[in-house]
Amino acid sequence: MIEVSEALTRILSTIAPLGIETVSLMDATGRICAAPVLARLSNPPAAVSAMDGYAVRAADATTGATLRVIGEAPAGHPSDLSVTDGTCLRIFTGSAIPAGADSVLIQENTTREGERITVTEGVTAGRFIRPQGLDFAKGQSLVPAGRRLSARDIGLAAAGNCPWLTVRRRPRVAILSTGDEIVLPGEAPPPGSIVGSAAFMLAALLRRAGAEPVILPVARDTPASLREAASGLGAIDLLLTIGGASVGDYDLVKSALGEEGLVTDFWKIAMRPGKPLMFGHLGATPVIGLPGNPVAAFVCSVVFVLPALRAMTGETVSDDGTEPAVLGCDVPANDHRFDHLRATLVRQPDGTLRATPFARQDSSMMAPLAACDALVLREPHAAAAQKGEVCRIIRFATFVD
Ligand SMILES: Nc1nc2c(c(=O)[nH]1)N[C@H]1C(S)=C(S)[C@@H](COP(=O)(O)OP(=O)(O)OC[C@H]3O[C@@H](n4cnc5c(N)ncnc54)[C@H](O)[C@@H]3O)O[C@H]1N2
Ligand code: MOO
Repeated sequence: MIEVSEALTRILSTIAPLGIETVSLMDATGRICAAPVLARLSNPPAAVSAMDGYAVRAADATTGATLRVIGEAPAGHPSDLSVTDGTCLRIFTGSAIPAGADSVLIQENTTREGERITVTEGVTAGRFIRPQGLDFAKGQSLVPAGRRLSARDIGLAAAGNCPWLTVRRRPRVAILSTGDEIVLPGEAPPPGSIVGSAAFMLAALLRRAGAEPVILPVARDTPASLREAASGLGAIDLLLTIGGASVGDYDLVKSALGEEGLVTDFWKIAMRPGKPLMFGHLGATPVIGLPGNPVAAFVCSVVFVLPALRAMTGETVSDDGTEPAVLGCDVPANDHRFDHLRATLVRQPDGTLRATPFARQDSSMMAPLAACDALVLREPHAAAAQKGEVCRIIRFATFVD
């Protein structure tokens, strides 16, 4: 049995980045940027007004002064006229600043009679002008390679006049549920059967992570059925199997796939849930054999599959995805398996998060998995910890990007 950290290192050490492709801005959300997005123009391309009012020379536009309006320049219609002593040009938010002007006098600080305005409150030089390149300069790197493209990144690329973005190909992940007892959601379950929930949960998780999941037909607990599933895989980047990973007489995934050429790198890790995790290769394709208990399959996917996808897409992340919290109840000493306790989170008045693990942590239980907000991480051989002590968590969050 190997440690979780070693298992992750061994998985990641075998994974190479996928190829690149070009997508339009409309298709870029959530994709991983594969080359820096370089601004094709400066923003703003030329100096513009930040307000509705008059383009003036600050030295002229003192309180009580009167200026002649020589014309107007709505946004999108720059004027050829120059502002000279004693004159001004009517402009609007987004209008190009005309030659000669050095500031914008907002219309609220004027009174107007015909083609003349009187300044009711003077202006300082540069006021309300957005200089050329205020936001970014032509050629500047707007989005670095490795970044998951957020709505804001896509807006920035659009502002930089970049309609096409170079991104990493989406990882294609085949998901193979195994087991004679498995039926599909919606089927009439015969006696002894169980609904195969894990594949749908993992497909959703993977899709959110930017992969292209493919749910394969369920394989039966026979070598022939498992071998048939493994032999017709097509072009995929990762195979996930669910179930049949443990030591029972019908846990045949490793041996049956072995007949198809699976080379096992490791089997069994010091982790709860997730002990029977298996990793190997079928030809060049990495295979992660997930335990059948659906909570174990999910937790192993968070801990191993998501990092593997990041290695394929080159996605960079700023930290390890864990954060501190305080325990909402006592927890007992841990054994040799790295534990991942499903827990609810409450924000306390002092700003810290209080994580309270569910009393029952059975890895078959989908309801607490869906209800939990975080996994409380318990290192192998961690001592008993009391309510109020600091712990580390992986938080399941809804992000706004
Ligand atoms: N003697 C031992 N027995 C078990 C051990 C052990 O070390 N010694 N390990 C236990 C642990 S830990 C786990 S986890 C399970 C995992 O076993 P398998 O990977 O072989 O999984 P199965 O036996 O096929 O299924 C386990 C459980 O999960 C249900 N299942 C299977 N597939 C799905 C699915 N797609 N969706 C929802 N539920 C699924 C299946 O019906 C079983 O109830 O082994 C322990 N046993
Ligand atoms: O992975 Mo098993 O669920 O550790 O119980």
